[in-house]
Amino acid sequence: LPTPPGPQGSLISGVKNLLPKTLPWETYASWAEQYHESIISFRVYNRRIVVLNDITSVRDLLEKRANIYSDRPKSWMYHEICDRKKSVFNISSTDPRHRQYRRLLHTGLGPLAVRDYWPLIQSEAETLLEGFAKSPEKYETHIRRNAAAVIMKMAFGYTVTADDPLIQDAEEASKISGWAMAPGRWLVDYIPIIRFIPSWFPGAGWKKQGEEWRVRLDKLSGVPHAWVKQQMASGGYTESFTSRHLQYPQPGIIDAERDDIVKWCAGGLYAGAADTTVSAIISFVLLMALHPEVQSRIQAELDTTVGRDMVPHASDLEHFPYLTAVLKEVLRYAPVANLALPHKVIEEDEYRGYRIPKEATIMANIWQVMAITHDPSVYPKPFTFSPDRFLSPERSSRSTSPDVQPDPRSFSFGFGRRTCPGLHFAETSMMLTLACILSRFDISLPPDTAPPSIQFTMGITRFVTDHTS
Ligand code: HEM
Repeated sequence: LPTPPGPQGSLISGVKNLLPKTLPWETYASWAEQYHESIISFRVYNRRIVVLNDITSVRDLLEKRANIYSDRPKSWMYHEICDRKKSVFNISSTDPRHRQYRRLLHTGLGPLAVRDYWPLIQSEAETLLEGFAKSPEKYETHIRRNAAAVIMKMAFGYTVTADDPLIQDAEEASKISGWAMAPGRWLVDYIPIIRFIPSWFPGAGWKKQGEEWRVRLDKLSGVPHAWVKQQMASGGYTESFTSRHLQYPQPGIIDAERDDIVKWCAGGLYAGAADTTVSAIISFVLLMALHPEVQSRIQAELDTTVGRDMVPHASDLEHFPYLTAVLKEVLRYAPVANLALPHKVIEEDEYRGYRIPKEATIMANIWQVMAITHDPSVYPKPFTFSPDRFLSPERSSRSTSPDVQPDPRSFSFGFGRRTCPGLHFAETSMMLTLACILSRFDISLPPDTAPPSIQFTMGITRFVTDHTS
């Protein structure tokens, strides 16, 4: 069987030189249009990459055949030379640790466990409101601080300060990881045999760089874990994901394997949570400035349910159907991760008459017009921001959409055995934060400002930007 259609490129490097540096999802969607097929594929050196541009193929492969489609593509530079193959994001689905990580993350971040974190989310939301009151123009800084504070408290019981050293470490680690995983940057990712070249060999500067990054990343990821253990040993510590799981099965006894598993899982939380929730909350703030009518409806819902001048509580969240619809629409309209994260298939497979080769990288194009969240056949008027599309007619007499449209949370958070384990935590913390913000503030454009046009930044996590600022 043929592989799915797509550009051929050159004999050796395939389409490497055709790969866009910006907006790759747009290029993938335009290739889908050009080849009249929503599943396309191309080659970069020896790697086959398959892009799924429609919701059915994403569900059929990444969800229904998750047993073979949940691995991660290998980055030799990052996984081997920097030694990050055990991180939650990178661990192979065939490694027994993957299951152990998922189980631990599910226990520690599932709907029941999230209730334990309500007070900390609540108290950080109130700190955010104080920040907004003092310096509303720095709203973005306050939102970033809030996300970092919530996750560091949740993962490690650690309270962040201004210019916090642990946050600086985490940011440095995420920058290094971005460089080391940059697609197409390292030849070793395509010709893995060169990984055996010694770092002193002329021209092997990349290897020396990778080895330096390995030492640095190892140090950076060990700091918060060591801090929790030190606090636990001293007796005065704040309960956290790490402390809870280190106590299992018996307080005080920490077996080395368990210790390592907890370290990697907690280490993944900052990476998973910090930028993603910030992206969604910033999108929300800008969209509220552009849609005052939506904002007033949320405030009316808060007033009716919680009462005027009262700060909402996590237990109120289930009574906010309109705010829930708004959050769904924010995730659809401004998806946090346009291409989610790449998966890898571990066996050769066949789909719609095509051969999907073993080890192919599989990407879900979550965003583009041809694709999921902006597909007009799935979401009528996809470029209109309209939370009503998620309200059933009986819930809202003002609903204009004939049917409730698919919940974007089913693809915003990824797929199969790699689905975001932080989904429940993210939802609770975002909902509560948004409710608290609108219970105290009106969001508007500065007076006499023309509405900005909406643009998005690049990268794995996207941010909506107001480019007039
Ligand atoms: C708006 C908020 C968030 C969004 C949109 C989001 C989205 C995603 C996506 C798309 C993936 C990749 C899934 C895949 O490969 O199929 C992912 C993975 C992950 N997320 Fe989230 N996430 C969010 C918040 C969080 C939070 C709050 C946490 C932690 C508390 C978290 C922890 C993780 C982890 C650990 C993974 C790696 C899972 C794995 O590779 O097995 N995320 N997330």
